[in-house]
Amino acid sequence: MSSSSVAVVDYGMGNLHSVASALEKVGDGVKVIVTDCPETILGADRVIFPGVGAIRDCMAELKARGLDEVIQEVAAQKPMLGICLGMQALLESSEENDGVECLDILPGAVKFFGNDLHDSAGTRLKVPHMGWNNVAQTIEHPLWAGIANDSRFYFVHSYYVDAPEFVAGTADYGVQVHAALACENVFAVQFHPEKSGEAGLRLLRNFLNWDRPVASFFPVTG
Ligand SMILES: NC(=O)CC[C@H](N)C(=O)O
Repeated sequence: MSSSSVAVVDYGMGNLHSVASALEKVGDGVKVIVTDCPETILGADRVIFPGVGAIRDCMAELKARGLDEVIQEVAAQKPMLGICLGMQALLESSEENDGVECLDILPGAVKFFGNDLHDSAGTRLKVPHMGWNNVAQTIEHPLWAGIANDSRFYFVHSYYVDAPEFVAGTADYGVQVHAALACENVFAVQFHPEKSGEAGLRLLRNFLNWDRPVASFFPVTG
């Protein structure tokens, strides 16, 4: 692993420093490159697609840099981890900013929690969903290795992923949040592994150790 590289996609949408320093902490010699250069991203062994902010800005910044197509290519070629807004951008569309078309790499939509959210006991829940929440692992996956089921991860979001398939983890927050998705080379998480203590660092380490999966490892539906 020592000679491998990971590109952290820099498109002007935040939280790159904390992601990069967490990767350096667990990476054991992995070269961490924060970049917006398409050739560098396409040349890296694996790619992290992070993001904080609003989806309309996110899509505009990606397109302005030609990175929308780069992310599509990466998704087809090598291990990629989407984080928070980066995860949301992989879906078909988001309700944020009056509706935005996203990259359509994974099936599903990003929906608003709403202004009248309650847990099963009727207690009102604040939006954004901000803080620690348990994530139930719904499939076995190399990125969950060594992480106990129902471990807590740190979330900050007002919109949540609702996907028809490829769900790898769920969290409850008034609705069922699809907190992790997995499809072939792509793994995506709504929470912030770089802010989620040991479990989050373990997920990042697992990502850096994750070999390209064989195509048949996960079901691909047409
Ligand atoms: N923390 C964030 O950047 C949140 C991303 C997205 N705007 C949401 O609210 O779900």
